[in-house]
Amino acid sequence: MHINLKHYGLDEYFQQQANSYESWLVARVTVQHREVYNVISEYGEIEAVVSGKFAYQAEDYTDFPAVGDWVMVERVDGNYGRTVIHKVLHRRSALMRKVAGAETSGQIIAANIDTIFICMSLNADFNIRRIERYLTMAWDSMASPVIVLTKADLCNDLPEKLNQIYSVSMGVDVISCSSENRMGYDTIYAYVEEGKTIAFVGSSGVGKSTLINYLMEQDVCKTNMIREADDKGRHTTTCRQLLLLPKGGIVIDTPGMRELQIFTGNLSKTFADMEAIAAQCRFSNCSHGTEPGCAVREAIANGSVSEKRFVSYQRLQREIAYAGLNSRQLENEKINRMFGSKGEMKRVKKQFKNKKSR
Ligand SMILES: Nc1nc2c(ncn2[C@@H]2O[C@H](COP(=O)(O)OP(=O)(O)OP(=O)(O)O)[C@@H](O)[C@H]2O)c(=O)[nH]1
Ligand SMILES: [Zn+2]
Repeated sequence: MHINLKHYGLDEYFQQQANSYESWLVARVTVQHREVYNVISEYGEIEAVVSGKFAYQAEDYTDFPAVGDWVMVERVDGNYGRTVIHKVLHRRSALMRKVAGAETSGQIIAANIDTIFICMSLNADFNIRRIERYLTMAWDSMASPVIVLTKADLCNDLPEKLNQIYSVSMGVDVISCSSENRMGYDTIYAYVEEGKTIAFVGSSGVGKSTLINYLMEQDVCKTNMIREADDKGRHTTTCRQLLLLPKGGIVIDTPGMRELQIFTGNLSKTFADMEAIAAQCRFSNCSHGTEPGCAVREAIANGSVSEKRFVSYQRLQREIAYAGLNSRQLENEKINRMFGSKGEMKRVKKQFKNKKSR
C-alpha cells in the first residue's frame, strides 16, 4: 500500500523537518484514544504509542501528540502491531483548552489546522460575546478563523444580526448558511483545498455535523468507523477524527473540538480597536477605572465603543490571567508550540544552515 501523504497535508514545512530524522517514518495522527493513537504513514494506518523516552521527557500535556500532529515513528513491516512515536514535529498551529480541574496546564485539542470555522446558529445560539471568545482562541491557535452563521432559515432579522457580527469580526470572513436550501455552502466549499486542514468549532447543536456530512458527501460517523484494539486489547469501533474530503482537503473533528474553554487567547487581534484606544490613555498601566485621562472611558462616554464590548474585553483579560500565564509566559508558550522548545528551535536552525552549506 502506498499512500500519498500530500493528500493528508504533508508539505515542505513538515517534510523538511522530517528529513532530519532519516531512520524514522513521517506519519500524521488521525485518532487519539487515551494513550493509543492511530497514525497514517505512506504504508497505511496503524496504531501507535509514544516511546518511554518521549513520555519521560514530556513536560506537560502539550508535548504529547494530538490529532493532526505530524510525528516521526519507527518503521514497521506490514500494517499490523503497534508502532512507536519518537517525535512530534513542530506545529504550525495548535488549538488548546484548559485541562479539567484547577491545573493551569493546557491540552492540545487538535494541531496543524489551517482554517477554523467558528459556527454559531442565527437563532437560539446567537451571542456576540461567544464569537469574541472563539475568535480570540482561534487567533491564538495560529489557524485562520472564518465565521459561519448557521440556520439562516430560522432567522428573520439577518441584516441586523450581520451588522452585530461585523462590529466584532474585524475583517474575518463571515458566511451565513442554511441546510434547508444549502445557501452559503458553496462559499464554505471555496475554503476547502487539497492538502489543507479545516475544523469546525461551536456549541452543541449549531450544525457542525450537518456541514461536515455535507462536505464528506456522506454520514461521517456511519461510514468511517474503524475497528481496533483499545488499551486493554479489546476490540472496539471508533470514529476517525481526521478525514480526507472526497474532493481534496482534510477535516479534523474530535470530541474535544465540540466544546472549548478558553486557555490562552490573543486579545490584541480580536480587540485591536480596544487596544488602540487604550494606548491613548494618559497612564500606560491604566485600568480604565477612575484614572484621569482615560481614553477608553471617554470612548464609551461618547459612544464610539460599546460598554458591552469593553466589559467582554475585560472579562477575557481576566480569564487569561486566571489561566495562570503572564504575557511573557504566553510568548514562551507560543515559541514552544511552534518550535517544540527554544533548544529545538536552535537545533532546527542549525540543521537548516548545514543543509544549505553542503
Ligand atoms: N433549520 C435548520 N436546522 C439545521 C441547520 N443545520 C443543522 N440543523 C439541525 O440542527 C440539529 C443539530 O445539528 P448538528 O449538525 O447535529 O449539530 P452539531 O453542531 O454537530 O451538534 P453536536 O454534535 O452536539 O456538537 C440537527 O437536527 C440538524 O438537522 C440549518 O441550517 N437549518
Ligand atoms: Zn484607560
